[in-house]
Amino acid sequence: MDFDTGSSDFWVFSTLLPSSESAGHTLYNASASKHSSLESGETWSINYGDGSGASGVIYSDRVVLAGVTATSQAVEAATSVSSAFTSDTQNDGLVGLAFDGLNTASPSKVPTFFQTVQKSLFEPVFASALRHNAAGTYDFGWIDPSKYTGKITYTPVSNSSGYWEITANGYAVGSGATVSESLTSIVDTGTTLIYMPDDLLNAYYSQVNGSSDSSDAGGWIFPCDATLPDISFEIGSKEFTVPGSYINYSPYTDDTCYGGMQSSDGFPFNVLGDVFIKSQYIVWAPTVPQMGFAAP
Ligand SMILES: O=C(Cc1ccccc1)Nn1cnc2ccccc21
Repeated sequence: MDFDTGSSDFWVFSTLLPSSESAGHTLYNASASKHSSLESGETWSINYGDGSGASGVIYSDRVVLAGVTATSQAVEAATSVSSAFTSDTQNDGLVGLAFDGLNTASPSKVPTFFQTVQKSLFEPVFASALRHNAAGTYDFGWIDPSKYTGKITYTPVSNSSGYWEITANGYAVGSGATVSESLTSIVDTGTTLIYMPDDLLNAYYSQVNGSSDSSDAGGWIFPCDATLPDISFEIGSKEFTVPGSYINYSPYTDDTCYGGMQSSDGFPFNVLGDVFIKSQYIVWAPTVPQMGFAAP
């Protein structure tokens, strides 16, 4: 399952899909499930920022995730998924971890998995410890002191959009001075890269010899052996740093690589995606709402 702080639908690949869309996936079969019952009349349909999407019907069923049991969870069973999901055989569904506002169930919204289980947790929080080029973990209901160093810095969250939205006060490229700029950003595990305004990107990639904003590549590329500066974001009164190596996202041609930080131009907000999230231990506290950041 793809744990996704950028959406609020808990949905799964199901036996209701045509085999052309479900090939290679493990399927939820409600009719074979002991505790399932159809939520008659309820449907869902979601579109994500990259144009992918899915839709279907809704059952309630007993769900166990990470050892946490939801005795009656709204399970959104897909009857249709876009090709991006079909080809992503690493995932058989999404666990939406954002706020109510983004849930697409109709005519009545349904709770996310976390909303269903949060009252049963020791603390109403979850935490992400994702890692660069290594398996990561999520903690539900507690904060694991073995996963971070120093103090956790908390910052307020605006959840009116349904996203985990924070405002960074500025940024610094490498060891350079902090540039004050209000960066309204969603913190989104469902988005792979960091998306920031063009002025920040120009300040960053101007420090990378041979970099260019390529229309062919659809963004900033650079020689794969380039030295990439760190990028720090000022959240609250502290700097949170993404190591430069994380910005070397993927090969584009034999010797050029595609940047892990690209333009948010045209987006409704900036996005601190997985490239950022992997550099921190993050506590997600929806009842406040606030988020906490600490170095891993
Ligand atoms: O859709 C978004 C956020 C977004 C990014 C850019 C513009 C508007 C909105 N993230 N996301 C959350 N879950 C996802 C699943 C697939 C793709 C993107 C996903």
